[in-house]
Amino acid sequence: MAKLNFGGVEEEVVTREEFPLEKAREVLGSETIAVIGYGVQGPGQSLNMRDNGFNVIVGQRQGGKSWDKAVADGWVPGETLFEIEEALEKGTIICYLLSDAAQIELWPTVQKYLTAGKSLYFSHGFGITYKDQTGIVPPADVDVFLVAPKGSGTSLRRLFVEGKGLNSSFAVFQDATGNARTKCIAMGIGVGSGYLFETDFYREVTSDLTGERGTLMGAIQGIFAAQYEVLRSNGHSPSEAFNETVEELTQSLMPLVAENGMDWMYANCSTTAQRGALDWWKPFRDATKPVFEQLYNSVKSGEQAKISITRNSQSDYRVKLEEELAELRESEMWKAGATVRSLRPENS
Ligand SMILES: NC(=O)c1ccc[n+]([C@@H]2O[C@H](COP(=O)([O-])OP(=O)(O)OC[C@H]3O[C@@H](n4cnc5c(N)ncnc54)[C@H](O)[C@@H]3O)[C@@H](O)[C@H]2O)c1
Ligand SMILES: CC(C)(O)[C@@H](O)C(=O)O
Ligand SMILES: [Mg+2]
Ligand SMILES: [Mg+2]
Repeated sequence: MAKLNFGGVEEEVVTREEFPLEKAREVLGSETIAVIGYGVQGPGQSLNMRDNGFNVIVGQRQGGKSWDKAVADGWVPGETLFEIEEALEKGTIICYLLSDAAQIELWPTVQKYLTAGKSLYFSHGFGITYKDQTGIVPPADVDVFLVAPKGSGTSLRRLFVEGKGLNSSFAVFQDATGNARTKCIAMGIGVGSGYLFETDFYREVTSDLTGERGTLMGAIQGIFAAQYEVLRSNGHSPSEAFNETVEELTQSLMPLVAENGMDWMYANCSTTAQRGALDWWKPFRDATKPVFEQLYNSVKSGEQAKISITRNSQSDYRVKLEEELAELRESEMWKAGATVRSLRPENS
């Protein structure tokens, strides 16, 4: 572990320099890594591990879109692509990458194949933390750990192909073999992480559910919608409102934040903009902080898990989600966005 200073707080983290890919290959050399589920994380993690030289197979229900995608990605039926039960039987590290709701349904099947000495791998602390709601309680003689990439599986793959990496958290829930931690870190390196920071299953799930409902996905759409609506109701055109709310942020300013931090982005804007932003960020923080507190409490109490399980276990959950996504897509703001994207020089 490398000890680094994060804003005045010392943290021990794992870097790719101290735990190189060769070491990860050594640690996992005799393992058969079975990636169960080929949705979003499944493809990213399995392809990265395959390209990194690990022995990987995929388990997926035959006949659907995910199976066809796996075949298109080069997984070979009967050789590296199997029905879920066959992959569970062959795998020594079971990567449980079904949706969190589907993990509940398949758990009785997975359990049958978790023989002594195998490893159970997650990318979320959900199933284990909310065991009262999920029923996921692994047998005592298997290693249980997680690596949670901090981003979409789509980005995990894209960044890997570009020679970059997404940071991930890692956590060991159960160490039956005495080797769980090393295997966990090796998996983190294998899936293409940038650096790895340690957590536990509870903190992983509470931070992750907060982040995606908050600034990463929920809050950002909320704040976009609020500003767009105010601009439109004051007579600004869709072009003006969308560019001033979204396009400038994603195309110009966020890349600057990503590169060198918020103050540097500010410093690359006018002094007029800096004055205003420095005056207004605190009122925005103060206005939204109670909502973030409410959100965190709802996560902590298990309420958010309950909603997610109940809603995503319904037989028509995909149709319902798609209807709500369509509502976003069909809103004036995002329809305006589609036109704006089509006008980017690289798209015309
Ligand atoms: N989506 C992400 O980028 C992301 C990022 C970090 C962590 N995670 C975590 O990784 C795990 C996998 O998430 P995901 O978003 O890749 O999952 P997903 O929703 O894309 O689903 C994965 C697979 O589950 C299969 N599936 C769904 N219901 C099933 C059932 N009843 N029986 C068998 N198979 C079924 C689907 O065919 C699909 O291939 C979750 O724990 C999630 O929280 C996801
Ligand atoms: C990609 C996210 C939002 O970070 C992940 O947590 C998820 O659930 O998909
Ligand atoms: Mg999540
Ligand atoms: Mg996340």
